[in-house]
Amino acid sequence: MPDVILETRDLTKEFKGFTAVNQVSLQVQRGHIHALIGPNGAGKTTCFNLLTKFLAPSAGRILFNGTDITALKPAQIARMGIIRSFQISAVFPHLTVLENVRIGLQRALGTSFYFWRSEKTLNRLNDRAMALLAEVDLEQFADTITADLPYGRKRALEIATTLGMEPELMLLDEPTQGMGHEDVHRVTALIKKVASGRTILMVEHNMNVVSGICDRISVLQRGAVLAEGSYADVSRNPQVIEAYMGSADNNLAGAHG
Ligand SMILES: Nc1ncnc2c1ncn2[C@@H]1O[C@H](COP(=O)(O)OP(=O)(O)OP(=O)(O)O)[C@@H](O)[C@H]1O
Repeated sequence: MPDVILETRDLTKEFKGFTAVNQVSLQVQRGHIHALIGPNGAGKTTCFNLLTKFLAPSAGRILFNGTDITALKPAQIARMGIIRSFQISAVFPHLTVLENVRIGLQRALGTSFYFWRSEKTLNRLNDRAMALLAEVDLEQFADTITADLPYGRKRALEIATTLGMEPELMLLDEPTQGMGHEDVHRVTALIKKVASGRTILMVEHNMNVVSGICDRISVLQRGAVLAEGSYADVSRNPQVIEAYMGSADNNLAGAHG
């Protein structure tokens, strides 16, 4: 197995003449938690959407374990083990937490309705779903209606559903967005835990999260990679500091406190 699990070569996305992602070449190491950061409008979301195949690149290539996946569709890369964390809108709010994880598993297995309705299959799926809930510390919420879950716990459910698809590479889009301090702490610890034996690439604004758990960080600015390295390295880089100072999103400094 190569050490680099995901690589982009000169990845570029233009929107009607505007270059949102400009010749980005990334290398994500196997086993790492890798963050994509940058001030507002830097191109993080666009880059993420290219990697998850929600957008087609204007130029450049994407390789997963050395295989060119540039032309593949989201479902095809999911089968290869690249799983994007599902937004919570993808779950059924009126079903229980356990039922949602079970449905996620059933989808991943691709089993037919009649097959998974059999009691034996259902019990097996229930056992696996409970194990996944235990992994994200949601066991005590198994019978809770999903709509009633506290916000931070919904992200944990999202991660459990993602784990059910047995990701080799997990892609997380701002996993702590909109959370209070306590939830940020819990979800950060959870990401660290589930990263064991996997690789995680995430877009994240919260520098406390990035500095706490990420092995490597790529900083984007105006669509291009400005700097790359450990948090200690990039947070000291004068160009990175300047990029954040010149932006309304100057929370890079906040992480030092
Ligand atoms: N569909 C689109 N059509 C035209 N321009 C777009 C489109 N999507 C993004 N852009 C532009 O590309 C640039 C990068 O946007 P993107 O959302 O990728 O940045 P970001 O780093 O994720 O920002 P934020 O931190 O604010 O979410 C922005 O100037 C944005 O206006």
